[in-house]
Amino acid sequence: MTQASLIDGKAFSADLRGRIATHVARLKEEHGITPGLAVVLVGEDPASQVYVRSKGKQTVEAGMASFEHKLPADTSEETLLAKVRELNEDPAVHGILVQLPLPKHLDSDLVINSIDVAKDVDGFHISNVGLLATGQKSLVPCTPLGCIMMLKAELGDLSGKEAVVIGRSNIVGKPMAQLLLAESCTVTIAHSRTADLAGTVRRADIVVAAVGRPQMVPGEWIKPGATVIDVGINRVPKEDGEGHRLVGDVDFASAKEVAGAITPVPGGVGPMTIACLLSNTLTACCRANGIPEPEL
Ligand SMILES: Nc1nc(=O)c2c([nH]1)NC[C@@H]1CN(c3ccc(C(=O)N[C@@H](CCC(=O)O)C(=O)O)cc3)C=[N+]21
Repeated sequence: MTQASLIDGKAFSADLRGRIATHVARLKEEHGITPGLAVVLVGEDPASQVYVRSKGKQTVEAGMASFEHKLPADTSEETLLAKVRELNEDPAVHGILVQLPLPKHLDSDLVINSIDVAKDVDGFHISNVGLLATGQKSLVPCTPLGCIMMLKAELGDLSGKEAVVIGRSNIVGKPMAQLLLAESCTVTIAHSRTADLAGTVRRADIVVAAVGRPQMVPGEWIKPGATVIDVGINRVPKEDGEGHRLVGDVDFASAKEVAGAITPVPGGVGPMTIACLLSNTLTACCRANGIPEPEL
């Protein structure tokens, strides 16, 4: 049997970051403006720290300004809201990201909704969610945006395709479904209570797996030739007991025997998420300054 082609998110994102860097350089030259991204991290989750560091590095590599704000795990809601307010008012900051999940004593909805809508580069603010759902200009969540870019590069026109999104989170599943719908796919959102998950996934021309359960989608659920986007990034112990490795929500080994194309983990959706964060920051900066936004 022929093997699925690999959708190389690492190469795709490097390319996108290159185009972003070109536009950032032009913004500086022609307008004297440097796009700025502020990341707020509360607490010391090691995985979050790694991720925030790589975001900061890639932000600087694209020619943008990176502002990192690390607050202790016991930060009060009042202090965090004051920090967001300060960033909302800072003209050097065009994008604000508050790393999730927040410690349990903080109301993440309240915090996210206190971010200036125009600086909400995660696209999680209720106003951006509503704008996306009604087809108006918004800032689109980075992970779903990256998935759509890869799908369009792989398949071209998506209209009329059967798309199944597994997972109904606010950060991936729901916005992913909105974007697929906007591309005129027939969209199903499946989740833990879906009666016949295997049968539902088997109908799909496009499968987006975003549940956070290691290798839960086996190849036998995949329709031959389907395009599989694996959003999961799960750390599992290595077979030999030494350290850990990253696996997706899809069982890659069996799925690649059936799918037409598939994203790997790592090197698939993850790098695209960060590139889209930079893209959203550039977009927010252009909008804030009345400069036409680049087609990326
Ligand atoms: N407000 C907010 N916005 C986010 O976008 C957000 C967040 N909070 N909280 C945490 C999650 C996680 N996330 C990742 C993005 C890229 C990789 C990534 O690039 N992963 C590499 C592997 C990295 C490794 O080796 O650990 C890959 O898939 O190839 C991972 C994880 C964004 N998140």
